Amino acid sequence: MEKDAKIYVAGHRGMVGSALIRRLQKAGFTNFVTRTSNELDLRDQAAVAAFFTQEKPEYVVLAAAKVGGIQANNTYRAEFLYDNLMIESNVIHHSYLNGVKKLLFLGSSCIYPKLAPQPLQEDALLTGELESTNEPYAVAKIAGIKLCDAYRSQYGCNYISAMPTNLYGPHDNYDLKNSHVLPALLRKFHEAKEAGTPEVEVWGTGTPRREFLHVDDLADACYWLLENYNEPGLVNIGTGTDLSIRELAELVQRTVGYEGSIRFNSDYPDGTPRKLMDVSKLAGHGWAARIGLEEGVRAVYAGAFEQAAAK
Ligand SMILES: NC(=O)C1=CN([C@@H]2O[C@H](COP(=O)(O)OP(=O)(O)OC[C@H]3O[C@@H](n4cnc5c(N)ncnc54)[C@H](OP(=O)(O)O)[C@@H]3O)[C@@H](O)[C@H]2O)C=CC1
Ligand SMILES: C[C@H]1O[C@H](OP(=O)(O)OP(=O)(O)OC[C@H]2O[C@@H](n3cnc4c(=O)[nH]c(N)nc43)[C@H](O)[C@@H]2O)[C@@H](O)[C@@H](O)C1=O
Repeated sequence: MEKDAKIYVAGHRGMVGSALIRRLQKAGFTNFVTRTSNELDLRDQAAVAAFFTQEKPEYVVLAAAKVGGIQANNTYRAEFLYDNLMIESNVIHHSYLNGVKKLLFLGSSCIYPKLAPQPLQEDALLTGELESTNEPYAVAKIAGIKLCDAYRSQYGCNYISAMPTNLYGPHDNYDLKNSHVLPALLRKFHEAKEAGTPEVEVWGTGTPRREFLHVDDLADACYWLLENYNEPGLVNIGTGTDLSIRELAELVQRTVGYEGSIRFNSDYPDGTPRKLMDVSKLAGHGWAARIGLEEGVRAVYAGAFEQAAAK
């Protein structure tokens, strides 16, 4: 990409979009187009059409989406399907109509079947039943991948799809009901320590396994893809290692310095038993994650809670 290329980062205030902007700025890019969801609702086809005609971005990163943890996905099922289908359809179609040179679509590891062989290889897509708690979101994300591939094969558009594993980092969502597990646990353990509460409730059985990637590593991989990767289909982005939710809770407990106990509440769903990414495709190109989980969680905790408390 030319250093003065006009790049539209959809979702620039989110955890992923903001990390992408930081990474692109570090590489010397300056010409960004951004809109908040209040300024441009990407579900609105007429508004998206007007925006693309006016701004004519050369590159598009689609990091705007309705996003949330297991409970949000399971509760707001219609919104996760409708919003994401509309956002993807509008942004991808109007990128095509306006001659965007390259588009990067962000999916998620939840597109793979619930019981797919581990680690999850890219060709496991559409080989089995999805996990029910996030089926609407997964169906929308699969549609996004297929849109990119269909616009490539019919119109020759260079649209690529990246599938990140579970992410964490600056600008994460800390809402206790709607967030993902890692920010939720950081907040729960932090508040329990501050209040002297004797135990912290962790959802589910603690046995599901998850892989966590720092969003700065994700942004680095996305930048590499934008510069170097022009293939149909999908590319996994992860660390290639996972841990159980129990082990994650213990890691957060240590990081926060909480001395009470952990209680698992199996009234909450576990979701997918395991979703470890096979990262050999990107590794084959020499890309690997750099930020270890302990180190990443320590940095995020310091940024989100300790510094906030010191203010
Ligand atoms: N977080 C994770 O663990 C993972 C995320 N991903 C993917 O990465 C991408 C980004 O996720 P993440 O950064 O975590 O999510 P965030 O919730 O942090 O950010 C999402 C962004 O999308 C924008 N947005 C949502 N709805 C609309 C809309 N109707 N119109 C315009 N903009 C909208 C929001 O804009 P505004 O702030 O202006 O309201 C927000 O900035 C998503 O595609 C997600 O599926 C994939 C795997 C894991
Ligand atoms: C990124 C990915 O994120 C979602 O999938 P998920 O990985 O299941 O999401 P999660 O982070 O919310 O939970 C991971 C595990 O952790 C357990 N868990 C314990 N205690 C808390 C807790 O306090 N909050 C949450 N949210 N989970 C908890 C929880 O029960 C589950 O077993 C998809 O819907 C989809 O959106 C997607 O793509």
